[in-house]
Amino acid sequence: MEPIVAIADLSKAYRNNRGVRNITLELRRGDVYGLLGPNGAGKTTLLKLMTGLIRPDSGSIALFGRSIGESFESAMNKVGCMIESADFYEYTNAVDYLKLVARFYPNLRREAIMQTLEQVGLSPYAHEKIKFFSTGMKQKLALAAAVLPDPELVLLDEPTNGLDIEGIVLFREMVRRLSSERGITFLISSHMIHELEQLCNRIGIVFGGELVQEGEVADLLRDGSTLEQFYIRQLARSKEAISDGQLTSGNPQ
Ligand SMILES: Nc1ncnc2c1ncn2[C@@H]1O[C@H](COP(=O)(O)OP(=O)(O)OP(=O)(O)O)[C@@H](O)[C@H]1O
Repeated sequence: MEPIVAIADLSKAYRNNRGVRNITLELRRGDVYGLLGPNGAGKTTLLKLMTGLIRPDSGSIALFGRSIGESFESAMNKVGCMIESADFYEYTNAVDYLKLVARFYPNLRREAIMQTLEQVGLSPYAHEKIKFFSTGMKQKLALAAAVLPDPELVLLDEPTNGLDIEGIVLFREMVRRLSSERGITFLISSHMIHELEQLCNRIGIVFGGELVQEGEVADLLRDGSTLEQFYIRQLARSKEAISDGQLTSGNPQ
């Protein structure tokens, strides 16, 4: 089966020489893939590259078999994303904001907006101006916008940042439901390691701009470690590899 995401040898260096290097990664349909890594490791950069927000120096990215360099629109057609904090038209309300998003998707069902607001726990505030939303409420709205168009692939950067406990539980339930009922593929970058352990079937660890470890969670944790223990061990190994000169960290960690 053709991978939903196929990234090959992807590199991007910012002017300060940080970024990502030689990333090769495939996601299969139905994967819930967790991207872990310390601050500044390169996770957001990878997601920005995948959505065409920045261009790679080298390497390739194909979504649904379409190169985002060559056929951007058809590659992005079935993708929902939430990358860094969303900018809203603060004077609109939540429903009107989602209506704006919906204009790009002519086939969207009319009920989808209220249903999605319900799913993220925002329906009581549907007609309230975004200007008066808290950080977590804005995060929920950004999440609603990402899943509204019924995408087949959803890319989420720190989706639970600023969410309250109920919001985190709703988020987890939403990902599980969309994944099991509709087979939606997720790539989720997060520092919430316990969340990722519960949600993901596969994880990748980015360190110093490189994907230093990745695989099925069940295989990686076969020795009974928690994902947190595994992650901390892997970071220590990567740091050692840098001091031994086996790994050259592009990004300071
Ligand atoms: N526009 C930019 N110009 C220069 N350097 C940048 C730029 N954006 C990111 N970087 C650098 O690239 C590296 C990777 O940043 P990135 O935002 O991808 O990390 P991250 O893994 O998402 O971090 P965090 O967990 O803190 O969100 C960092 O060292 C960062 O300082």
